[in-house]
Amino acid sequence: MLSTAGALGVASLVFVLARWLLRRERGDRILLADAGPVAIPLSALWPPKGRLGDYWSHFIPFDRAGTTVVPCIFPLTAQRCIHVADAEAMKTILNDRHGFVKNTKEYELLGFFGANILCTEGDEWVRHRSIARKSFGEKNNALVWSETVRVLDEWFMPWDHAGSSTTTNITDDLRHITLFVIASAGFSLKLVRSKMARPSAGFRMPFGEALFTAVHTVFLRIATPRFLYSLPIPSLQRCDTAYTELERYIRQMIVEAREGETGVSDASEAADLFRRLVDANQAETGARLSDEELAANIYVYFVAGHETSSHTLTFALALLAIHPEVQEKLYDEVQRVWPDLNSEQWSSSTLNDSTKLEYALAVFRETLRLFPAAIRISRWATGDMTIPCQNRNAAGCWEPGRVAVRAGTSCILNLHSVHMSPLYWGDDAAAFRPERFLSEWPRDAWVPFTCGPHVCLGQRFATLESICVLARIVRKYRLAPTPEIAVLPREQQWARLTKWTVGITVTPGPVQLVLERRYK
Ligand code: HEM
Repeated sequence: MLSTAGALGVASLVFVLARWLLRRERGDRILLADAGPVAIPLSALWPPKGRLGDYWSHFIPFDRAGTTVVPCIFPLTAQRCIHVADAEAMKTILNDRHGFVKNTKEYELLGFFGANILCTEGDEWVRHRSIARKSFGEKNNALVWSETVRVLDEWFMPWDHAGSSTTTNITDDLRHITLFVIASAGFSLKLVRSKMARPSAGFRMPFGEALFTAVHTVFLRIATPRFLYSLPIPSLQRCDTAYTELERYIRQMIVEAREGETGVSDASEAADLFRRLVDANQAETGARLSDEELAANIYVYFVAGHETSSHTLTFALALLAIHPEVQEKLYDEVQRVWPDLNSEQWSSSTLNDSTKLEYALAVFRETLRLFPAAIRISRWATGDMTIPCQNRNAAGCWEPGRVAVRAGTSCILNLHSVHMSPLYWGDDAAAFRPERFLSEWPRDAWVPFTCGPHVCLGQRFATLESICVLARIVRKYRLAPTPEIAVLPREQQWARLTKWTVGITVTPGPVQLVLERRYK
């Protein structure tokens, strides 16, 4: 007798086969046009060992398939899709806003507070983007730099008094540091380490705590049905309070800013993302954002702007600890920029210093190449078209081709696979070598912020914040793995310190590092 699971399995197999055959009947299949149909070995779609997700985030399946665009069918839905690990194809797709649209369903988890720039498409997205982009600009960049300097100085303080070396969980440190920076450069809110003040009058949780809890319980929030929040389960009640209070805080701030109650007391307030967003919305003559939409965008700035930077920096510091020769090179650079830690130049560093930190920028870019916050994103093809690809010919050489994409195909853009491709980055694509960014490098094959009309609005924000953090930490401390990891070969240190899982973004595990003070 067939079990229920077996019967369901057979039924879905029949369903998938039927849809597949029907599509073949209609000639509705994906062909690699110039090269003629390329026979892709089915075995290339599955990893010889290990997890399917890990396998598709590298270039290996594309190499085994002999093409940079691999057509697939999702097994359960029989949905047509293509896996893309081709820089030119990605550029084509990401630049064609009407031909390839975002699947907004994938961003629903960021839509708790309403429609926002990340979870909309079409005209609605244009409205969000045109107002949101005005909040990012040089004034805000200067604020990002000065606030990162301030937050780091406060964060270092206990370490400075803790003896010549400290062992710390940098994953956790960076979560706080980046949250404090976005709170400050985003809202002119000066959060401090020691549990950030009491709740404001009429609120049940301080703003900082509500924000921190909401950002870090986002999956719990999605996974838990609403009725469970009425049960006496402390973790759920805390998550519920955080979301409710955060929304109330943001709404109140918008109302106050609109009514001019808070006033703009200093230049930094005028430059923060929130004030610039509200002002841009007020000034807009066309369709404005509602209060709900403003609040939803603010929430996105927090989530998009906090997790991504904090995780990237954790990987960067771990990589520097594993590669002391890279760290020393970075130290040489920052020592030249800030020779004296007692000088005004160090304590009041300005955005101008960022232009002198070329190697720090290369370290940041190389980290994002190896650990992009989003390993893949997707788009839907709205019509039939062709896109570029590369295919391996009978002589084993890669040559340009084109692939036909039918309307309704889901295009999975494997950002990480492009970053790991030897076609662009050479045979040492898997190695940490920031020097590759110091001379000519394949710009189209570096897409951690994507490109085209949906390109990340916070790219400059994140870049400035990150090089400031890297440079200033390395100026003061020598980073090293903890003794039990330091004795392992480099590959094992790498495996232990850069382990990741996929959350909202690529998420590192808890990384402990030893920080040895470089100054007396
Ligand atoms: C290392 C840091 C960051 C990385 C790797 C990153 C990556 C990305 C990526 C890949 C997208 C495109 C998503 C898609 O099209 O599906 C995106 C969009 C976006 N990011 Fe970032 N991001 C970072 C930091 C930030 C920061 C600091 C902010 C704001 C303060 C921010 C705000 C946004 C916004 C508003 C969008 C939506 C753009 C649109 O759809 O028009 N990001 N980011």
